[in-house]
Amino acid sequence: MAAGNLHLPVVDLASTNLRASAESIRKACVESGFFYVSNHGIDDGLLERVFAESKKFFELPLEEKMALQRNSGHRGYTPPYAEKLDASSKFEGDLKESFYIGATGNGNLQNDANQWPSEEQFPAWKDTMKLYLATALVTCKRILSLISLSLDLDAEFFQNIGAFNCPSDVLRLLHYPGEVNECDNGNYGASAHSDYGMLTLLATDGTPGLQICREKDRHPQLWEDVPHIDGALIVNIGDLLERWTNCVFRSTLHRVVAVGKERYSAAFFLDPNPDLVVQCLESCCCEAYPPRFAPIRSGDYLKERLSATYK
Ligand SMILES: O=C(O)CCC(=O)C(=O)O
Ligand SMILES: [Fe+2]
Repeated sequence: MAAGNLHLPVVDLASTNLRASAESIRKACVESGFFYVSNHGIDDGLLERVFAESKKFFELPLEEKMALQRNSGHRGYTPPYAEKLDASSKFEGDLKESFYIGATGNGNLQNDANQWPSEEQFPAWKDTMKLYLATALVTCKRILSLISLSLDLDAEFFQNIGAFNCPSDVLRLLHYPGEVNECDNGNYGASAHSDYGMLTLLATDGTPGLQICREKDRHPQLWEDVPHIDGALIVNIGDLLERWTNCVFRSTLHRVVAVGKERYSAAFFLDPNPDLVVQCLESCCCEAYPPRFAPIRSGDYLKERLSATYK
């Protein structure tokens, strides 16, 4: 069960006091790797349309959804049990079903793998998802410039090193079932994991279920609820940013528990250009605290993590 007393800050992205926002983000990233953003620039209407399209798709019969099953480029539909975010889980797989969409801007060839539901049945799907991807990218870039400031770097640091030059941004639409079979007692909507990349921007339909564990090596583990806040989105740091910051910023274990109620969410993952080498930032190491990780090409790291999820 969840306990604890989590106080995650809500960072107002419209605030002109960038220093205060950066300080608040730094504290959150050091303590938990999670925070909220308000005035994030994604309007309610667009979020509502994303959730409406998502719901309409997940309501299709399984055979129709399976026609768009996830391909080798990691785009498309994954049914319940297809993914196990916690490799040590004793269950066959997580309860959720998902749909992956990659950004298609800038002639980004790697995203040619996208699969789209039929335009006849889903006339608004493609435009809605593409607009959401583009808008979420803008929001994430704003957050990353505050993160750069919070690390005593130039606000344009990630832009300048080429992280946003054909970034690998992906939207994962998620649907968690309301009722679960008895054999799934104890199974999770999404089992415990940390996100692999740089930054995640998460929108939920308001249904609870998301929990974080700030000390993964502590026994017993303490899981704390991350409640929905109207008008705010959830942000969390991924493993690549943890590597970049030499674990000064935390990529925290999280999961989604079954709450007996259907749940929808949309997770936007921003990962850097696959050729970018992620290596410890100078401001995050010193003689007494040397780099913990070897430099790694972002694309290689993400490929390895993805393949472990689908073993
Ligand atoms: O649905 C959620 O609240 C969390 C989803 C998540 O952690 C993920 O997709 O990586
Ligand atoms: Fe996650």
